[in-house]
Amino acid sequence: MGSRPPNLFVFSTVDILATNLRTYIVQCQTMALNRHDVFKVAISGGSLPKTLAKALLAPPTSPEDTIRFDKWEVFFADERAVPLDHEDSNYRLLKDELLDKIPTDAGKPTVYPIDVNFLDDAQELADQYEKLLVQSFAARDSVKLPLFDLLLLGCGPDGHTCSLFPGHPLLRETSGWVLPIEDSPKPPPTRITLSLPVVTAGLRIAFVATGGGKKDIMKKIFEEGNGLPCALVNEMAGDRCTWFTDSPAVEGVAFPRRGSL
Ligand SMILES: O=C1O[C@H](COP(=O)(O)O)[C@@H](O)[C@H](O)[C@H]1O
Repeated sequence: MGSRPPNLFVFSTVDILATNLRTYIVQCQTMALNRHDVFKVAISGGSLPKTLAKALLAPPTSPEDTIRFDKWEVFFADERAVPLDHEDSNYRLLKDELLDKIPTDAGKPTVYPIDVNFLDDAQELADQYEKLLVQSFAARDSVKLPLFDLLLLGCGPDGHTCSLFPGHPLLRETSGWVLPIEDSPKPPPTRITLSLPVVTAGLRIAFVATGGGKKDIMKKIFEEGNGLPCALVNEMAGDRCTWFTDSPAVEGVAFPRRGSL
């Protein structure tokens, strides 16, 4: 359990949110580079990559504000079992919104997509992705969980995050790092996802939730919890977890903290 509550920031516009998200990411990047000279990040799909691109593609305001893409290792917090050029692919989304737009002189991140040779077998697709994590985070036997420097997550209008859906048995999974799901309530049905223990072990976890379509679920997450996946992350990660929201997403939610980091 996190000892202190998650941070919840609300900004008046997505542009201001993006500026603050960048500041936060740079802080996480600095901590990671000081620790192990690499920045290991897991990224969700959905509406997040567009806001992330706004944050990361802006020109640096100082040398300290530089995004060291050459030091980034990018993993997918969840992925759909589709080819990498499919319109449902989270890889394709991130590529279109961000990766292809990184200026050449900014350095290229190392990106770890799913192995499309296993699209027909969700368990094997998840196992193969878990193997990638094992290789990247050292042998599985010697580490209990992969510790991402930062997870950048979205929040679905039903309170799901990654491909962890409300009430789904995957939420009770305690041993796997990467899990298959073949009955996702949101299409496409077959996906893989980081497990809740992996998500909540992250050194920093940032949620980005924008727009009025999120306000009902934000109220439920912050005022009721109710075992919603996003609320479970809040409970388990505590103040390692920070929410970046805009005003419409938290209208009517009790006690959002306004301002910058
Ligand atoms: O299906 C998914 O949805 C969530 C939330 O997406 P959003 O568009 O409501 O922000 C996303 O975080 C996840 O990666 C994706 O696979």
